[in-house]
Amino acid sequence: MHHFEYRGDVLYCEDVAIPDLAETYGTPLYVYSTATLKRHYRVLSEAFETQSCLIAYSVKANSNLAVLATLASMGAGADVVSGGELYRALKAGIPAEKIVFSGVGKSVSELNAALDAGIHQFNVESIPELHRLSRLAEARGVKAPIALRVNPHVAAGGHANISTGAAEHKFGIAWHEAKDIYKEAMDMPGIQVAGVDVHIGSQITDIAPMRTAFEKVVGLVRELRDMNIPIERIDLGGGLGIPYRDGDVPASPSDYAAMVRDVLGDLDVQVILEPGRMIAGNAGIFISRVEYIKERDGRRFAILDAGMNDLMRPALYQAVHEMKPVVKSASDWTQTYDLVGPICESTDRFAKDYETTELHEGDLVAFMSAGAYGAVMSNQYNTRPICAEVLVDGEQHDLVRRAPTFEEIVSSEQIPKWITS
Ligand SMILES: Cc1ncc(COP(=O)(O)O)c(C=O)c1O
Ligand SMILES: N[C@@H](CCCC[NH3+])C(=O)O
Repeated sequence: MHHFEYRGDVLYCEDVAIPDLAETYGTPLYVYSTATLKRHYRVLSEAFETQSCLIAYSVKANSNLAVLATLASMGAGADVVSGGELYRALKAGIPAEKIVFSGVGKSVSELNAALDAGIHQFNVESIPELHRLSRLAEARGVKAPIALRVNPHVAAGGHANISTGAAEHKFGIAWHEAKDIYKEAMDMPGIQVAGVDVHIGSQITDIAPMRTAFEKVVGLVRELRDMNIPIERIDLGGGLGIPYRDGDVPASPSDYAAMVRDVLGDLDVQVILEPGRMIAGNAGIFISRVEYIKERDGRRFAILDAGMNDLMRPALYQAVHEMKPVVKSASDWTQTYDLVGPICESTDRFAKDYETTELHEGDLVAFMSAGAYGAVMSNQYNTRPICAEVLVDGEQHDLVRRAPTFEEIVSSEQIPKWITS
């Protein structure tokens, strides 16, 4: 459920007409709905309300400060994967006690920053990382609460490139070594063993693989407790899929919560969730304007003012974001278009053979479900400024990230003296 609906022929975000936003802020443009963000957070927290649970929003999905502050106001924690994300989460008002730190490559300075902040949990992904963390925490005279991320040999996800739980993937420690590493961790200075962590992939629409992985983890937790290793938390990662097209029906948060309760049985643990896409995905759309319609060799291209640098998911994962005209056409006459951008790459294409009502130069189009892994993965290829982001709340709207000027883009570059002298 989201708050991007037509009123008459015009697409709105909550109480704001999208053409007004395009007029005010220009295109391409990301537009986020506060009500949708809050709703998604609320649905998930209500589904887990009978359980001791920390919802650590996965900052990587959409890390805009305004999005983080909105979720912070709802009580969300954060799952961060870099020093930069830790900085953002704290800056947006998410308390350190609700922050977990994931990722395979945490640097010394990132670990130190997280130790200094006093975060809730380090999700450790390797033995060398455990040793490094132990050393750094000991030097500070503190104990780092850790969960080991296990690789359960259960992979899932909407595309091979966003699946993480198989042996071939770089994530987590080996399943068969887990108990030994926990034993080792128990004796390490600077380490407080707190939990087990798992994350098998993203855009998972079927609960079955999650259940399989979770059952393995719960089995492991019981064995660890039998070994007097005090596991008090299970971090289930993120991964819940969302509907990208009308008719998609992914597993719901309540199905997911029921599965978790069922698998946990009488096991008393804090559950940590790291939802990203589920919170932000359908809370954002991406607006672009048609620059040209070009017909050539039997194909019809709608050339947009947005490119793969703004929304990379189609080029990276062949993802199709449903496209809606911002103002519905007066006629039902449809045409087939290749929806492409201005970038000099053949992968700069949002959709091929996409059937829609007739498009014309100047028309606005909206790509739906673009709130997660959209703006955060944008880049300035072809020296196209990273585009603006707007947050809507009822009738209010404001710029939450402005596009840089060309001058700002080049301001961190310099020409060495030997070239010009
Ligand atoms: C460790 C970890 N946690 C959480 C997430 C968020 O995943 P999603 O956006 O699918 O909920 C990811 C990304 O897949 C991840 O790698
Ligand atoms: N970037 C991916 C999701 C990756 C999740 C990272 N843990 C996507 O757009 O679908």
